Amino acid sequence: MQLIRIALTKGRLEEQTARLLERAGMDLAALREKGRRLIIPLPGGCFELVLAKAADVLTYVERGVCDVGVVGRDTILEHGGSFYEVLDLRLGTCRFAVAGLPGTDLSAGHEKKVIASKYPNVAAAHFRQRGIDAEIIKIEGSVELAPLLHLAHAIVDIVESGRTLRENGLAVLEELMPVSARMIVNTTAMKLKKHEIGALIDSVARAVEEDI
Ligand SMILES: Nc1ncnc2c1ncn2[C@@H]1O[C@H](COP(=O)(O)OP(=O)(O)OP(=O)(O)O)[C@@H](O)[C@H]1O
Ligand SMILES: O=P(O)(O)OC[C@H]1O[C@H](OP(=O)(O)OP(=O)(O)O)[C@H](O)[C@@H]1O
Repeated sequence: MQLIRIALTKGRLEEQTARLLERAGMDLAALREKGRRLIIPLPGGCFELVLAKAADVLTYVERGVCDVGVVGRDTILEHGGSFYEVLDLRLGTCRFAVAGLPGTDLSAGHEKKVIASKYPNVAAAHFRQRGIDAEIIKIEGSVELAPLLHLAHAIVDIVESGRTLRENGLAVLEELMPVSARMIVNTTAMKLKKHEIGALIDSVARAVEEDI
């Protein structure tokens, strides 16, 4: 058996991913007792978990230092990269939307529209496709502040319950696309560790299906 190193996105996706991997048959007691450790070998010597920030999961998998990764489709769309996207894990589900003050019409008027987003590439691609001239401002978080402080006409962000928008007096202006966590695989590892990675994909796919 060859070791499979799996990069998990820390934070919001971590617990849901852990529960899915447990249903797929992994013993994750070591993850639950990790403290501040970032590399967690699992018993049996088949798997090692690596805890990373979302965009870094893409980097580690693309470069082959991790074989497999779990990351949101939002991060994949924003950063791109060369790897196989093999499974929709159907967790961390939310959607990309354009949001702003209710009634904002981004196609009205001739002035350049200012759009704030944690996802500047996704935002730029959307407005380019809509034929709307937009200046994109990269914001690191709490992007809902941008229209409230009149920095931007609107934002592009992920919306789950809609609570953050609602409680800040904002509304969805346009729905873009659904987002959920994906399993990604390094292209070389997919060949060199075909048997082990194939078995992992099958067991996780079954756990996803059983949960529906
Ligand atoms: N409100 C949400 N509902 C569902 N999934 C979400 C939500 N916010 C984020 N996600 C998913 O979880 C992933 C990780 O989000 P998380 O907030 O933990 O990290 P982040 O966006 O990098 O922020 P931070 O800088 O605080 O770590 C996102 O890339 C997305 O796929
Ligand atoms: O529709 P809701 O259920 O309210 O969720 C959406 C919010 O969650 C995310 O923010 P996050 O909590 O990750 O904080 P951040 O803005 O600092 O990234 C996202 O950027 C929205 O602000």
